[in-house]
Amino acid sequence: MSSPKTVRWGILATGGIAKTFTKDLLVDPQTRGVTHIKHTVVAAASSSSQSRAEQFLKETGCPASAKAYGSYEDFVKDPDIDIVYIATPHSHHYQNAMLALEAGKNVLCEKAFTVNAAQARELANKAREKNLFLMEAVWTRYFPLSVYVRELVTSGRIGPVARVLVDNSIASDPEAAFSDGKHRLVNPDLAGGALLDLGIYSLTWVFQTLYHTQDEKTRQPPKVLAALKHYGPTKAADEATTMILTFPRSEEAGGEAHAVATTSLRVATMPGGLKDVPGIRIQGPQGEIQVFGPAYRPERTRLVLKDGTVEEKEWPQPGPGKGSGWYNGFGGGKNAEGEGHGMFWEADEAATAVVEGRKEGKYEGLDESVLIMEVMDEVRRQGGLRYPEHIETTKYPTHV
Ligand SMILES: NC(=O)C1=CN([C@@H]2O[C@H](COP(=O)(O)OP(=O)(O)OC[C@H]3O[C@@H](n4cnc5c(N)ncnc54)[C@H](OP(=O)(O)O)[C@@H]3O)[C@@H](O)[C@H]2O)C=CC1
Ligand SMILES: O=C1OC[C@@H](O)[C@H](O)[C@H]1O
Repeated sequence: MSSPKTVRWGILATGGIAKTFTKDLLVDPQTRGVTHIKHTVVAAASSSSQSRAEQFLKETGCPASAKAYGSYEDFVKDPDIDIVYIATPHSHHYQNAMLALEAGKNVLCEKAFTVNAAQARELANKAREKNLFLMEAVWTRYFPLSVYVRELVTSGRIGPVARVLVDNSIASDPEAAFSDGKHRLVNPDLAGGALLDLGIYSLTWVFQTLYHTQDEKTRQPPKVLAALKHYGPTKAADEATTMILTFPRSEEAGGEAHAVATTSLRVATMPGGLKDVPGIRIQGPQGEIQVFGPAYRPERTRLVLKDGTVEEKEWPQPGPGKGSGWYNGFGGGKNAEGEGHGMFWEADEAATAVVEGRKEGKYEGLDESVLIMEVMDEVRRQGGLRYPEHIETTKYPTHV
């Protein structure tokens, strides 16, 4: 057996998810049975100060040799970085990812990939032109639970998927939690709102069961009908969005399929933290797959078949032990004793691709990321939600 290849990461931004991701990245991959790669962090950058980057490296337990930068521009020039992880707000992904790609770096960029499809297309073109790896960091797609669900779908056990119902909603008491309107979840200057932050996961489940699993040559984009409620205090961000998607499919493949994808900052998928609510239901003529837990980090599945079969599975995240702290955009919590957060799966995929010379993620390629951005563009068009021009633009560089 050959020794594992070490992939050298640079972390761009030092906020909440950058910390969680970096801690997961530094968990020994062997704790999840991964032996062909290792991860290390060689640099981190903060747009506010070098000392903030230093603090970040210390807090997350990065090697003492990792370099701290007080500017993204200087950071992307670091020759020791193999791949950059971008963890800024949505509004900044386009500018930051373009900066890294222009500097010749491979990129893993947080969700939502960009503000709109035009920006996503430009990034995909740039990565292809420069022969670099680029992937949207939709971590959920890389969970073993998601792999299992997609395999169940393609196995045909529930028959051709006829309908998917997904909710990803967090009752966050928005006026209390984000009263000054500056938080990235409600701030239009940061492309805030439920759709781009949480609705992307509802769409992820719809796409990974009704689109990704279909024949690449014949699958077609869905038609979309949307209702979008603006968040009162800032007006220019959505508080709740509901989408009906119609996927055209040949009669042989099961005929037209429907999906309802919902998201809200005000009501909850799991009220009071109640765990026995399947926020995700994938339905076919022979039965359905139910998925429990938040749509972004589900923990349990149930397969229910027409013949009475019921198969339940738990999907705890492996390593690193001691209930490591995690963060979810609203504050955070603790993983169960012995669990990691689960962001290492997407990191493993990105690192593996870099080592193998692949340029896209295997469970969501760039065309699919662009298509999902197109769906969100259409939802925002129907709902009358447009962000400020300086963050919708494809002009690069632009000050954000
Ligand atoms: N996969 C997941 O589970 C999660 C993903 N996310 C995604 O990660 C991204 C970041 O979210 P999160 O970590 O919660 O955000 P935070 O606000 O906690 O952090 C964002 C960081 O971006 C940098 N930044 C650069 N410019 C700005 C700016 N103008 N305003 C604010 N921050 C700026 C800052 O770091 P610095 O000053 O050091 O450069 C800041 O700390 C979003 O795209 C979000 O959707 C968020 C939560 C969970
Ligand atoms: O990606 C995310 O997943 C967890 C949510 O709580 C967070 O707001 C979002 O950005």
